[in-house]
Formats: sequence, C-alpha cells, structure tokens
Amino acid sequence: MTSLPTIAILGAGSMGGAILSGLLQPSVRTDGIRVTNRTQHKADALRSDRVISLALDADPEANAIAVDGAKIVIVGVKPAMVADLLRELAPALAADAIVVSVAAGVTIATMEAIVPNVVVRAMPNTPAVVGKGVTGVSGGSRATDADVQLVRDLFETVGDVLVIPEAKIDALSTISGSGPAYVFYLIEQLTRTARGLGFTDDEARVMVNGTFLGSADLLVSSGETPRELRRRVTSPKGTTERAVAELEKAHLSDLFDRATAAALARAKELAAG
Ligand SMILES: NC(=O)C1=CN([C@@H]2O[C@H](COP(=O)(O)OP(=O)(O)OC[C@H]3O[C@@H](n4cnc5c(N)ncnc54)[C@H](O)[C@@H]3O)[C@@H](O)[C@H]2O)C=CC1
Ligand SMILES: O=C(O)[C@@H]1CCC=N1
Repeated sequence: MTSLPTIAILGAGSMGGAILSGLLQPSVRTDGIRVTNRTQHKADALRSDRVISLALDADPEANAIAVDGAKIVIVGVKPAMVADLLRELAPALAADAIVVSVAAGVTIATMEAIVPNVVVRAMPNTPAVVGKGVTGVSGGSRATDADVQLVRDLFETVGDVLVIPEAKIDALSTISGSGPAYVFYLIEQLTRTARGLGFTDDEARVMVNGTFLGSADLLVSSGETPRELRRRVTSPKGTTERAVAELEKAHLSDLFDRATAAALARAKELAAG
C-alpha cells in the first residue's frame, strides 16, 4: 500500500490524467486529490468520490483552491504556460508544498526563480495510464532526498522511475517521454503495409498489435537481449535477413539518432520560452 499526502494536479489532460489513474488504484491511499482543467466538461469527467475536480471556466480561482493545503502540486499544463501559472499561484502554495512539473523543457532554475518552494522535475510517459509508464525524476536545488523519494513513490504508482540529474532529463524525454509515439508510429506503418498486402483492418490489427505485444513480453520474460531475440527470428539466408537488410540500407539507427536530436533541440527551445 502506497500512502501519499494531499495532491493537486493542475492541468489534468493526457499526462495529468494518466497520473491521476495511478493515484486512483485501490493500492494507493492519499490524503486527498484535487485536479483542475480549463473546461467544465473535462472537469466533470474526472470528478469522483476520491477526486475534487475544478474547472477554470467555472471558477477562475480553481487552481488556487486546488493547491490550498496540497503537499504535492503537479504542474501538468503546456510548457509555455508553466511560468505564468506558477507566478499566479506562488502566493497560494503552502510553504511545504513540493512543485512537480512534468513540462518538457522548462528548467528547475526557471521554476525556482518564481516560487520559493521545493521544485522537482518529472518526465513520465503515457503508458502510465495502464500502470506501465517510465518516469524520469530530477530534484531541484532545494529538494531533499526525502522530497525526491516522495515524488518517486508517487510515480511508482504508474510504473518504473529513474532518478537522474536534471542535465539528463531532456535526453530521457527523447527516449521514454516521446518513445510511445515512435512505437505507435511503427505500428501504424506496419499496419499500413499489411493493408497493402491485402489483409483486412482486423487481420492487420491482430498481426501487428499481437507482434508488438508478443515481442515486448518475450523480451521481458526471457531476459535475453533484443539482439539475440532478433537473431532467433533471422534464419540464415531466410526471409527476415532480407527484410532487415532493407531496414539497414535505410539507416534506421541514424534515423533514431536524428529524431532524438530533433526532440532534444526542441526541449532547449521550450526551455528558452
Ligand atoms: N503527453 C505526453 O505524453 C507527455 C506530456 N508531458 C507534458 O505534460 C504537459 C501536458 O501535456 P498533455 O497532457 O499532453 O497536454 P493536454 O493538452 O492533454 O493537457 C493540458 C491540460 O491543461 C489544462 N489547462 C490549460 N490551462 C490550464 C490552467 N491555466 N490551469 C489548469 N489547467 C489548465 C487543459 O484543460 C488540459 O486538460 C506538457 O507540459 C507536456 O510537456 C510530459 C510527458 C509526456
Ligand atoms: O511532445 C512533448 O512535448 C511531450 C514531452 C514528451 C512527450 N510528450
């Protein structure tokens, strides 16, 4: 049983909502959960007997109400909005509240310059919705080991956590933060190819989704390296060998280097504001 203090999630969209789903598991006890959104419609969908859910369009003070007495304040809005939101909220934050930002790019120094609180950066990913997320966590200059541990406990409700220096968090984001998009993109492409080979949507889904899920399970349960597992599929002089040769000709590994470099450059732009 994980026991957590009162938590406010400001901006419970894709990511904030995923974190909320972890907090709502029966194995997690909290002293209270408050969430905010821009619109009443979204706020209504998240409200329950365990969740106080407030909308800015119904109450412009929604964020200030949500953080009142909260020990952990998760900032889940878009990066460009983080500084303004923190400026607005600084007077309402409890002195012992830990501000946890999941925003891409926005640095701890930027946030520490706005609020006097402990600040922690976290970079989760969307498989958190099914409890299989990966989250990078970096403590700011005011964070104690106990503060970082508390944030770690929180994100462990939705998967694995890596505590890393802030200097590496944008890089982590290019792998695990954005990573689900790369995987889904590959799934989309292989599905399109299957359709082109004459399979129905349903058949393509069974083949492609089943192959990704089965391969991921095999990787985890066998404890083998992906290279070895790939070798076992690739019969010498067989069909896979020819297919992989085509992928190598397209320099797939260089493509990933370029894609992650582009994501890293964008994180620096977001940091600059
Ligand atoms: N989507 C992802 O996979 C990941 C996103 N992030 C970060 O999470 C943050 C949010 O991204 P998403 O969840 O994808 O966006 P989103 O658009 O799904 O969610 C943003 C939410 O903020 C709400 N909002 C807007 N202004 C607000 C305000 N002033 N006060 C309270 N709520 C407000 C919106 O109603 C919306 O529900 C970003 O900073 C992003 O960098 C981090 C890791 C992964
Ligand atoms: O695309 C983004 O900016 C966010 C950060 C990592 C995943 N989604």
